[in-house]
Amino acid sequence: MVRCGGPKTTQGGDVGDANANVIETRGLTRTFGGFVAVKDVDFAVRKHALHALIGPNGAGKSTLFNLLTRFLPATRGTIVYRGTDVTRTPPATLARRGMVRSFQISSVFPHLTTHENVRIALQSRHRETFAFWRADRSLKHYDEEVRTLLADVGLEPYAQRLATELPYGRKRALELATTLAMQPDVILLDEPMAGMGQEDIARTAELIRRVGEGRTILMVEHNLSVVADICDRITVLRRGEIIAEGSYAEVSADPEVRQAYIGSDHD
Ligand SMILES: Nc1ncnc2c1ncn2[C@@H]1O[C@H](COP(=O)(O)OP(=O)(O)OP(=O)(O)O)[C@@H](O)[C@H]1O
Repeated sequence: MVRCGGPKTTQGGDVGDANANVIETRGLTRTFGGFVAVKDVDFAVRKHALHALIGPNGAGKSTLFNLLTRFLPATRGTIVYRGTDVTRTPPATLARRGMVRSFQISSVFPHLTTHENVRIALQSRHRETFAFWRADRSLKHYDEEVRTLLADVGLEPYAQRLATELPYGRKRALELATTLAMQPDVILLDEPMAGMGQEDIARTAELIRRVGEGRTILMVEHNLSVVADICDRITVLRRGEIIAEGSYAEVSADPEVRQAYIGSDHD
């Protein structure tokens, strides 16, 4: 296995350090019955990285992602976020601490406008109840922040459109806006390019690159040309284990990685 320029261990380290690891795992393992989907993974995501998790089908990417976002309990091992053990912390608590999982389109309210969806995300951050019936004027103080967030993701022209009417790529931009409303330091993206055509892919890749400035992003992504374009660190999984880490150039030159992809349906 190659590990190129790997992040230094900073368990408990301070994220003020540019090289600090925001997320670290130790011996992270998940079994399903007798099957080991993620096996003894020691993994780190460096502050302000745009980090991709790749690997052939069935490598364990989604399982590792679900463990990190606490959607799935670990069988063994630990997950540390900003120096604190979060192995058993609920996803909502993690989100309030700045680690937010995005691109769950189901979390968008389809029959509300783009603007209303972002406003509700802001209300949620402020722990207000979703008072749809509240007088318009009491919700107006969110307007400026909503407009800023919509501008950040290029959705200003769609502000008054119902979410359900948005083209697919724009729905994902809306999801990203509702994520940004949580003021995340770390954004976790599950296959952000899935189901998109070329034009949406190019725009979404640029959007992710832009929102990643000053933030940390970890994404599972099948589209290797997007990964090559925007990610500065790549971890390759195979059969639940890390087989390589480094820049795209480094991991794509690794014989074990090339071997892992042979016979898979990836390009
Ligand atoms: N809930 C489950 N029950 C049983 N086996 C599971 C479960 N979830 C995942 N697995 C198995 O764990 C292995 C890893 O699956 P996972 O979905 O994490 O891989 P992946 O790398 O995300 O694959 P893909 O790229 O195809 O989405 C696979 O063999 C899968 O069949």
